[in-house]
This record gives sequence, C-alpha cells and structure tokens, in this order.
Amino acid sequence: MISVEEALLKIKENANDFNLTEIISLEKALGRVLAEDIFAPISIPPFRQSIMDGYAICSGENFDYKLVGETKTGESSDYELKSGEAIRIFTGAQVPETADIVVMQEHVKITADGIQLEKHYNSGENIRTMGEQIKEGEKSFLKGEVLNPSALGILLSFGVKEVNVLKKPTVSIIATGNELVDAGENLGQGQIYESNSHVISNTVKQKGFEVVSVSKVKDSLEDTENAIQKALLDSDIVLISGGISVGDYDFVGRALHNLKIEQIFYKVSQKPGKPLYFGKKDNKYVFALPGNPASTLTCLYIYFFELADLLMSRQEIGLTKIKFPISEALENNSGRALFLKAILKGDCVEILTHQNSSMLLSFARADALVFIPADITSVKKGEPVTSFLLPSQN
Ligand SMILES: Nc1nc2c(c(=O)[nH]1)N[C@H]1C(S)=C(S)[C@@H](COP(=O)(O)OP(=O)(O)OC[C@H]3O[C@@H](n4cnc5c(N)ncnc54)[C@H](O)[C@@H]3O)O[C@H]1N2
Ligand code: MOO
Repeated sequence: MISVEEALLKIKENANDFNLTEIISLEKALGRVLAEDIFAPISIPPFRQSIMDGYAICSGENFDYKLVGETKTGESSDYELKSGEAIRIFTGAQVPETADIVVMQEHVKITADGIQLEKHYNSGENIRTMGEQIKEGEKSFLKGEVLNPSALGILLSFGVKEVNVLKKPTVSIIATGNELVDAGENLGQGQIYESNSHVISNTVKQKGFEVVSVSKVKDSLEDTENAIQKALLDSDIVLISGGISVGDYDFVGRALHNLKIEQIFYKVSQKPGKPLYFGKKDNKYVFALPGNPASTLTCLYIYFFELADLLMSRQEIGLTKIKFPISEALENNSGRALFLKAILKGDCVEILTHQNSSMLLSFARADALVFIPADITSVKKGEPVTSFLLPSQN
C-alpha cells in the first residue's frame, strides 16, 4: 500500500505520456490550453492610427493649417502633407506618414481655408504607432496559456481563424455491480439505486471534460473485460466504479490484468478510498474507483483532478489547498491518511458528522476535504489543517 503523496507523485510521473494536440476554430477555443507558442503574424495596430476625431497635421511654424483632404476610418491614407498642412481624420483612421500630430477637433477654430490650433501639441500626440501593442514576429502567447476572451480577441485581431490546442481527454464511465438498479425501476430486496455513474459524470463535466460513454455491467469477468476494452477504444480515460476490492465477485482487478493494463498503483493508505487503482495502456489511463459513493468522489477530486490538470498543462494542479485552524480536536487511529468532509465556518474549518465512505450526504454540504496525514494520530483544537477546497457545487 502506498501513501497519498506517493500516489500523487506516480500520477505526475505518468501524465506526460498523453500530450496530444488538435487544431480547432477560435469559436470553440474558449478555456482551451495552447499547445505551442504564438508569434504575431502582423503588428497590432497594423498601421499608424488616429486616437481622436480631429485633424492630422504636419506641424509647421505657427498655429494655422491649410486643410487639404480627409481620411475616413477604413481608408488608406497616402497624403504627402507639407509643413503647415492638415487633413480631416477620425478615430481609428490611418494617419499619413507625413503627419506627426492629431489635433482633437475640440481644440481648433475653423478658418477660411483650414483650421487654427487653440493650444500647443507635441509631436506624436494622439497617434498610435504601428506595433505599439505587439510587433510583428513578437512571441505573444506561450504554450500552456489558457485562452480567455481577451486572448481570443488578440488572436482574432491577428486575423487567425484556428489555433493549436492541447486535446481534451475524453472519458468513459463503467459502473459495476449486480445490486445496481436504475432510478425508475423497481427496487428488489438487496438492491440499491445506482448513483455513482452520475456523480462521476457530473464531476468529470465540472472539470470541463467530455463523457463519451456510460455503461453498467454485472459482476462477471467477461462482461467487465468487454466493457473496459470498449471504453478504452472510445476514450482516453476510463473511470470504473466498484468491484476493485478483494471479494469473490470483484472482477475489475482481474479484468484489467487480463487486458494487459499496466498497473501504476493499487491501494492507497487513505480513508476513504483505500482500494484505489491507477493504470495505463499506451496513452490511455484507467482509474478503478472504490464503489462506496464517498470513496468514489474523494478519489475523483484528489486523483482524477490531479491527472486532468496535468494532462491539460494547467498552472494550478488539483484542488486548491489552504490551511485553516480546526474547530475541534480529532484523533486518527486508522493508520491511514484521512480525507474528511468539512465546512468553513468563520476563520475555522469544521469536520462534519457522517464520514463513512458509504455516506454522500455530508459531501453534498461540504466546502472542503480536510487532509490528515497517516502519521498524525491527533490534532488539537485550533491547529491548522490542510484543507482541499471543493469546487463550487452548483
Ligand atoms: N475483505 C476486505 N473487504 C473490503 C476491503 C478490504 O480491504 N478487505 N476494503 C473495503 C473498502 S475500504 C472499500 S472502499 C470497498 C470497495 O469495494 P469495491 O470497490 O469492490 O466496491 P463494491 O464492493 O462494488 O461497492 C462498495 C459499496 O458501494 C456501493 N456501490 C457500488 N457501486 C455503486 C454505484 N454505482 N452506485 C451506488 N452505490 C454503489 C455498493 O453497493 C457497496 O455497498 O471494499 C471494502 N471491502
Ligand atoms: O477505503 Mo473504503 O473507501 O474506507 O470504504
């Protein structure tokens, strides 16, 4: 059995095998991660631009300027102005090479053959120079940056239509167990309604990944093997619920072995979620999540989120960790690390009741998972404890 820290390290060591990229249109690129550096194909702005509505002048000896033409926004402007000449110009319009100042229209008087300035202007005023924001050829974005609306705005202003991003892994879900019945069906003796596949699917979507298939299998080696094999063809990550413990009808471990999935780890010294399995085949990943609902969800938040963020080259990996003083003392005699459902109250974190791995209700109300390392047997009231903040649950 390995420690939580070792398990997270093993995920990190194995996450770089994925590294797949795809070219997508900018319309679909919000929130995606750049797969390569981007160099500006053109300067921004691409020409000298007027910042104001007014007059572009070629500065002269006095305040009087002769008006010789006009450039509207969107037109090219190749006036060859001589000192003392001006053209009418508008915000965003091209300033001719021979003009060195744009004068706001509020600061001029109209004269018989042109304009008279009412104040002194310095050379370059009210002109955006070409490439003022970004020069052609400049490295504008780095591999790994997330494309937010403004980044996409810049790419559009480059005239770009497509972008090379990291491929988002796709996910398949398999729920195992003879006892499972879908909501709406009759519940026989010994049966329970199936919930894990939905919890997993919603948590995967919360992370922004696509679920491409959800299947349910009975406790049979053949069915389990077939379902895993199909899921590996359909998707990049396979998440299996239940059947990973040591019972006679827990077939997931044997199925994974028969399918020659490379086991990276099995069993983590933690509560809940001890029989967690992580493996890979080529650049596909498999988590077999212990079937108890709170174990399944804890393992998703701690380990699947870690893998997901690593595969997407995110800057922040896994749930945000903050230390808060604990509101009551606690004991840990399990010999395993604990992940405890907790709420934030004032400046403190309070451990909720109903922590059993079968209990999901406390999770529904939790803000955080408090982590108590395996070697810590007691924590005093007020001691700071590591708290993994849960993503907003709505
Ligand atoms: N002899 C031992 N027995 C067990 C051990 C052990 O070390 N030695 N570990 C226990 C721990 S810890 C856990 S956790 C469970 C995990 O077992 P499995 O992953 O094989 O899960 P199942 O037995 O299939 O299910 C456990 C529990 O969860 C319910 N369940 C399963 N799937 C769903 C679902 N899709 N929706 C809702 N609920 C589900 C299932 O009915 C069981 O009650 O093993 C212990 N045993
Ligand atoms: O490790 Mo299990 O998830 O405690 O019930």
